[in-house]
This record gives sequence, C-alpha cells and structure tokens, in this order.
Amino acid sequence: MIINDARFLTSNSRADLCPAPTMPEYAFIGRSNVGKSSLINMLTGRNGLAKTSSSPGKTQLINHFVINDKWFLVDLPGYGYAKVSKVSRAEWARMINYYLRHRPNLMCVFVLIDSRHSPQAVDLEFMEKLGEEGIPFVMVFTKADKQSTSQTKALLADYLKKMGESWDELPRHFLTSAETGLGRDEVLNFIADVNQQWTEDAASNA
Ligand SMILES: Nc1nc2c(ncn2[C@@H]2O[C@H](COP(=O)(O)OP(=O)(O)OP(=O)(O)O)[C@@H](O)[C@H]2O)c(=O)[nH]1
Ligand SMILES: [Mg+2]
Repeated sequence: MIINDARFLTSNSRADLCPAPTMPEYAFIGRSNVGKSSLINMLTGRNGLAKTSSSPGKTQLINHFVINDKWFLVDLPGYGYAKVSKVSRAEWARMINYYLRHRPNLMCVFVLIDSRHSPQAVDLEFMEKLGEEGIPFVMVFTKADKQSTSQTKALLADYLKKMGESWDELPRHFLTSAETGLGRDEVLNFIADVNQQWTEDAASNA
C-alpha cells in the first residue's frame, strides 16, 4: 500500500465524540512506551505525525488519523504505566473499554508488545479480554532492532506457552522496528486486505 496522505484528525476522551464511523478503523494499544506512536509514524512515513516521547504516558486521548482518505488509524493511551493514579487508571479503563465495544468500524486492534520483555500479565490479560469479547486483534512485537532474531523467537515461544489452552498457535503477529522499518509492508498489506473486505461487505449490503 502506498501512503499518499496521512493527517491528524481529532483527539477525544469519549468514543461517542469520535469521527463518524464511515471508514475502516485500526487501533494501536499496548503498554506505555511500547512504541505505538512511533509505529504510526513509521507506517505512514511521517515523522512527528503522532507525538512520541522517551517518558511514558505521552498519549492520553483517543487520537484519530485519516490515511489516504480511506481508513482511520487510532493512537490510544498506553496501559500499565505505574506512575498513573488509581483514579486515572479507572478513567482509562472506562474510556478504552467503551471505545473498544462501541466503535462499529473497528476492524482490528493492534496489541503492541515490547519484544525485549518476557510476557507480562497486563498484556496477557488484555488479549484474553479481547478474545472473550470477540474483538479481533493481532499482536505486534515492537523494537525488534534492539535484540537478536533468536531472542525474539524465544519470546514468541514463551508467549504461546503463556497464552493458554485457547491458542494452538499465536494469533496473527508482526515483528516491527520503527528504527529500521521492519514489518512495515506486512502490516500495511494486512490493513489493505481488511480494507478490501470492508469494501466488499459494504457492496454486498448495499
Ligand atoms: N530502538 C527503537 N526505539 C523505539 C522503537 N519504537 C519506539 N521507540 C522509542 O521508544 C520510546 C517510546 O515511543 P512512543 O512511540 O512514544 O511510545 P508510545 O507507546 O506511544 O508511548 P505512550 O504514548 O507514552 O503510551 C521513544 O523514545 C521511541 O523513540 C523502535 O522500534 N526501536
Ligand atoms: Mg504514544
């Protein structure tokens, strides 16, 4: 997929204030500092489109970007940031849960995981919830440039082991690096395929 146009649209604290659900949507979520905003910049080829920071907790709202006037990319605030108060954490959960359940055009959630860290309960629990609720998701292992391929392979095996009996194999997953561009084509091709499904479904429902 060629990205001709990528623009920031809006930031919202509530799903019902988000742009009208007229196009397929993909949301990026994961622990604070995992590299969500950096991945958005890498995929779109626009440095600075999504604000990044070396200190966690930068992204606080539901941020919509519109790509090629055809689909939405959404940058969500990270979870599991220790310095956030209990109240803010509860607010985060309310905002995200509502968004995930009430966004009719949400085609897939991209769960980002730092490929240097062993499986974390917070990520496993989040994916289990998505699975239970039937919300489609894929996994993205970020920052792959920071370690060797064999270390990453071991991590994938570890994830599969920890994800329990419901998974015979890992859910669809991608390895990415915002530094080297690794995984860019794979992720964009995946999105192009799902966009195509959206178009076909819309045509058959017309
Ligand atoms: N080496 C390397 N560094 C990365 C990569 N992706 C992100 N980073 C760095 O990790 C830090 C956090 O990146 P962000 O993209 O801001 O992370 P985020 O998940 O959006 O963080 P929050 O918005 O705080 O939840 C920044 O210092 C990035 O430069 C990557 O693929 N490789
Ligand atoms: Mg961010």
